[in-house]
Amino acid sequence: MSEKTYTRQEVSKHCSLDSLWIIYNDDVFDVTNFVVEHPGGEEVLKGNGGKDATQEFDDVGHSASAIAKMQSLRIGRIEGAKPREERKKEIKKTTTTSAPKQQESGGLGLLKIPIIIIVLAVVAYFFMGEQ
Ligand code: HEM
Repeated sequence: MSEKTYTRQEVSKHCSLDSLWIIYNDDVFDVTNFVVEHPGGEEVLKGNGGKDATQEFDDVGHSASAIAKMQSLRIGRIEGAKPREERKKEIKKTTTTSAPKQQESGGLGLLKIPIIIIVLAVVAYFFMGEQ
């Protein structure tokens, strides 16, 4: 299903209480009717009206229910941005590839520790036997 797209310039016109839009991660949200309900107050939404508020929204550390509420206010996305499904996949890809790869550090991982202890014990046994 194709969704509505907007340019950033178009969104920037919706910066008043009559029509207030914000951009978050290339998605466009109409927060006009939400302004009065916003637990964080009107001012912060007005201050970000017509703008990309991705950083500001994340900085607050909004709850999962805030993010869910946000989805109900979504009206489309920024022109040229990849469709949501593709972006989600990319986020997943980058998070998995940036995860620490423990197995690459020699291949033995945590097995190294008991092996070292056994080797040391055998060496100590022979060393003490010679005395
Ligand atoms: C559609 C967009 C937004 C929605 C649905 C939304 C929703 C909410 C909700 C539900 C809360 C209550 C606390 C929580 O559940 O996290 C909250 C708090 C807050 N929001 Fe938003 N918000 C939006 C955009 C923004 C933006 C753009 C800012 C800009 C800075 C902002 C700033 C704040 C602040 C400062 C609080 C108060 C945090 C606190 O008292 O600890 N919000 N928002």
